[in-house]
Amino acid sequence: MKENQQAMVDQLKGGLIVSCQAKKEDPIFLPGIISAFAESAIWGGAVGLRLNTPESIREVRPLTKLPIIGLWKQDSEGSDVFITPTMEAVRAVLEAGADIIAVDATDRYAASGKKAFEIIPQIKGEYPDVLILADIRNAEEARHALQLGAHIVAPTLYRFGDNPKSIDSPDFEMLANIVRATDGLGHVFMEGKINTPEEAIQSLYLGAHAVVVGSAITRPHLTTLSFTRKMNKYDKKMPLRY
Ligand SMILES: CC(=O)N[C@H](C=O)[C@@H](O)[C@H](O)[C@H](O)COP(=O)(O)O
Repeated sequence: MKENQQAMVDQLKGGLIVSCQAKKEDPIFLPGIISAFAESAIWGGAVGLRLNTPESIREVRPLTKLPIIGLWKQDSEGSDVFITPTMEAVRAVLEAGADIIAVDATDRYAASGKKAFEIIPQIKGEYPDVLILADIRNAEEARHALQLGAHIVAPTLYRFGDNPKSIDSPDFEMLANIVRATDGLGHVFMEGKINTPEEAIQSLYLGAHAVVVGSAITRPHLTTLSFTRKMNKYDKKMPLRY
């Protein structure tokens, strides 16, 4: 890893990265909401931010020098790959001011007909100085992504694997397996359904370099649901993708 890349990764060590995203259908999808989330995260001591869409990145970039992990979710016909699935999306995210590019690096087909992980060497060819965060589903994909040249992996997509243990709580055994399988190859961030500070600490204990939290902080309807679901004796089922 280059010196400036290492410095940025070091800056994130042991810290909380807040994913500030809102879906169009969310009640809180209002003008300025992403900046408000970002400012709140900064006030609260986050070491970095994870932002979806070039628009959100452009909005938040002037507010902070903290590392921004950028992505662009795009649904495409005939493919389940949706996190920054094309080089056009990568370019737009980086031009908007992201420091780290997050991409789907799973062993699944993108709409282009190529495997999702094939985007890693393409990014390295065009942006040799940019840090690449590979969003993957399991230890095998994590190892492969780092071997291809990604710098960081996160099990962001663990819920989209075969028979996920849970779709609304983190898979710590998977995290431990990823840490073991990638020893010496790169860094592991924990991401996906971290709902409490204790779970964040547990992730660090298991070897995560940093922890990304989204829904528990920035999607109040889901935070509400986490209370009501338990208070209603788990009567409500949570949908897979939200
Ligand atoms: C799977 C997917 O689309 N993940 C997205 C990736 O950017 C976001 O919707 C999540 O909020 C983020 O990964 C943080 O995870 P959680 O919200 O579980 O703390």
